[in-house]
Amino acid sequence: MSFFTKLRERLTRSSSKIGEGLDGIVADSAPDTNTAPEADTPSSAAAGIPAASPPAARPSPGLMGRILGRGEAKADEPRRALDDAMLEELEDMLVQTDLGVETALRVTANIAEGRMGRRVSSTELKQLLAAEIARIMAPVARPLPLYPRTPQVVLVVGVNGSGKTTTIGKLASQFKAAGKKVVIAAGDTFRAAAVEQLQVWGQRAGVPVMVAAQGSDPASLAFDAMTRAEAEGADLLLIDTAGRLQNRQDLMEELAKIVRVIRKKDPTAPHNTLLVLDATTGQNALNQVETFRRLADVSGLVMTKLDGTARGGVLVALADRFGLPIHAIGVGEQIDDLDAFDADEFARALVGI
Ligand SMILES: Nc1nc2c(ncn2[C@@H]2O[C@H](COP(=O)(O)OP(=O)(O)OP(=O)(O)O)[C@@H](O)[C@H]2O)c(=O)[nH]1
Repeated sequence: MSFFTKLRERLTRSSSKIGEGLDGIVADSAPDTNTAPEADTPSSAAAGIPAASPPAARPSPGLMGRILGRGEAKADEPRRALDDAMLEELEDMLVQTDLGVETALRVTANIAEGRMGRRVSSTELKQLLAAEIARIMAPVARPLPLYPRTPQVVLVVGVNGSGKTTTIGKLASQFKAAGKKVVIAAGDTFRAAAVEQLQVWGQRAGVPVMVAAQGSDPASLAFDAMTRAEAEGADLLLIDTAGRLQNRQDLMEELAKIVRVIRKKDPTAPHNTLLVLDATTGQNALNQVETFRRLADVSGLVMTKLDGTARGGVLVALADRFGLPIHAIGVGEQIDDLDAFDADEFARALVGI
């Protein structure tokens, strides 16, 4: 099964909330159902495609073409004239689906631009929304960069339970399968369960997992792991870290010490600091980014658990607010349930087209 198919199937809690929301908005005041769309269809305008072709013509191929080519509006679909009341409903619905107020306002304004008074169907609204979401997310859709310098040190941060361990396990497996030599350091030395779980992932992937005695200094483990990664000629060193936000000062010092120590070996390390976020936390993910940016030099995001939630829209808010690269998304607990983030696919899956 392709990752897009999986994504579409597993994002249904988010996409049905948005889809039903849009259907409801159009149905709210759609007295006549058989009005044909006006010449400049919203979908073509959304993509910046000139409305040269008649509404029934197939959209041009390519990124936007693929978005707009799906779920084409049927002639007999209910329609509603785009007015202030409708835009307000749209904005409320987007806020409820976790896009956040600022992003919801911007998206709604862009959808409205040049279209006030036009009669639009739910399908057209979905197409417009998907195009807007893809536009916001395209600049941040960047896979984890790989550098020629090895070992590339990837520090993985995030609150407990966000999916750090699982993400490290999945990344390690996937990089190993791609021919990279990987070492994992179980840097959350206080949590025996996290260490054990990493060991299980390491065994599964055939990747060594460096562990230390419970409660010992994570920085010292990171140093040892760096030494081993260098000695073994590893391409990647993935370092798990603690996620105790209850005591931010301690955590900040712990992370800073890990960084200080690995820089003794390589002044350019860590090369990436990945923040892992749990989609089910919704708007709280925005606060977590703010907090972890203060604690560590976050260079990119991974969002997990998009499968179990109707709050997937938060990823759009994150992209819009912070502009940090989104390297990967997780839609389940298996190795292949994590993949690079693709803006176009995500936008279509989120809106359900
Ligand atoms: N459904 C789903 N579950 C996930 C996903 N990613 C992780 N999980 C589950 O979320 C739970 C927490 O994940 P961990 O990887 O242990 O999270 P952590 O951040 O390392 O947390 P601690 O081990 O508590 O520090 C586990 O049961 C994972 O199997 C995902 O994309 N989808």
